[in-house]
Amino acid sequence: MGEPIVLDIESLDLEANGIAHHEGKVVFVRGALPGERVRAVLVRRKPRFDVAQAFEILRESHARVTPRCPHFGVCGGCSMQHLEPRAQLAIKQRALEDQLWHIGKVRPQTVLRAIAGPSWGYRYRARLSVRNVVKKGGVLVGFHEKGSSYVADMRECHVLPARMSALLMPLRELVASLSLRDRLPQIELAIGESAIERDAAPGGAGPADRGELLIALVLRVLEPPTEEDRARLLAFAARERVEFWLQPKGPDSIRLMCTRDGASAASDAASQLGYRLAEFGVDMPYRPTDFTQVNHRINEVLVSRALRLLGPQPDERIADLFCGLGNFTLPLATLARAVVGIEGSPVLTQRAQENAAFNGLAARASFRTANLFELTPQAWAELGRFDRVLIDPPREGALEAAKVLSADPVKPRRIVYVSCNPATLARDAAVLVHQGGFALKAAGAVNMFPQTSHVESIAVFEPADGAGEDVAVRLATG
Ligand SMILES: C[S@@+](CC[C@H](N)C(=O)[O-])C[C@H]1O[C@@H](n2cnc3c(N)ncnc32)[C@H](O)[C@@H]1O
Ligand code: SF4
Repeated sequence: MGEPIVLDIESLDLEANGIAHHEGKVVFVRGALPGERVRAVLVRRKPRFDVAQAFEILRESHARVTPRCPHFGVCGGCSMQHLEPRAQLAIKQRALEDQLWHIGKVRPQTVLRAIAGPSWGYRYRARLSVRNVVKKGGVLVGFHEKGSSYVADMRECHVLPARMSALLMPLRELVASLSLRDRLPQIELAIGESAIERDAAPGGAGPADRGELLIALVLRVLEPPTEEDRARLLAFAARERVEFWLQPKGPDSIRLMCTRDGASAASDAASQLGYRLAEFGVDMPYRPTDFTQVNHRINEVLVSRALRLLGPQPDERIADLFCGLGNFTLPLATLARAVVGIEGSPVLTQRAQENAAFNGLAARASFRTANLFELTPQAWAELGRFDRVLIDPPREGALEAAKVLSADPVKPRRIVYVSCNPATLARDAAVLVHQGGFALKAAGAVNMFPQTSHVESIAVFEPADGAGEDVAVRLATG
């Protein structure tokens, strides 16, 4: 559409589009990075902004790198591979600070050092779509293409662990060989950092084969596999050392079909899927459709950082809101007198309880199932007094919790808020600061999802009139 225009790129949005101005109007420029001068064509005109596609780079950014994945640009899984990882993190950090200011009118007193980890092979959980596309030569297993419902012809994936990436093509062949192939719309991956032996002592030396990644594949099956399908699945499981689970209905209907030795499983307890939080000596068995943080390595750092920022003391009582399967609750229980984890999903509350018992922490960690989007001051008061509160909500944030904490005359000494959406963090921070009398002591980005536009972050609040600001400051500069 239209004549080529030359644009100077000023900044980047979170979808990794360059931002420029042309004839007084904002232009989002696909394929361009800040500091670059590009030749582009306008591809869409809107009243308030235009969208352009860069086709020639006249001056290149020093942060531009060659994308590692051949599917970059087509596959919707990543948007930032052409940008050097440190620059990605800087953009996420700036996005966090911008949102805190523009939405919440708050600024952190200290900006925490960003938490970064491996840029590749980090994604331990993913949902892949399956389509039998005759035109494309058969079965595709992959993420959706960018902005479309088509499945990408994904032959390798560098954000998945290398072993899983190498399994993509064999998996396609396997699915193509099943009579089920047109009634198997999705495969969910859950990859365990270490296999957990349920009889082994938690936090001990661990299973003999610790270190081998355990890949669990959940097949969403619209009808049961035939005997022949089962035989193929078992043979694949034994050869590739993966667990197969079948999911006939919703996520809670999953059942372990076979172990990584290719043996039919009598019960889910035969699964060894789990992850370990070594600093706290905590092992976390889980089922593949349970919520777990996607990036296990960053999760270990995140848990350590969050707990250090929260600073629980041995005589204190702590609340862990949106606790999931106890990812923060159980490490907290190794440090504090009592921890109460609150979570909306009864399946996860039960898992958290089982995991507390498995780790010998049931006396200090208890769990409740509650819808925290409807938290009331009365329900909060009934839980008793908490010295410190950790909050780790889904993308929707924790508005009601922020309101209840703000209205409570007895304030916790510190709140640590882990967020996967800076917009809702900023909204809730505004409540805590402007209504609740808390100060935003510190905030920083966490690169939980390198190469993608997701921003994970962590923020620390304390009563504005309270003492004890040292923890955040020390960590930020340490
Ligand atoms: C970002 S996850 C964090 C889980 C856990 N803290 C962890 O690190 O694994 C958010 C959690 O909030 C739970 N959740 C979602 N909506 C909820 C609600 N309305 N009330 C309570 N919990 C909810 C989800 O089930 C999920 O476990
Ligand atoms: S999600 Fe995987 S396949 Fe898709 S672009 Fe990223 S690395 Fe490539």
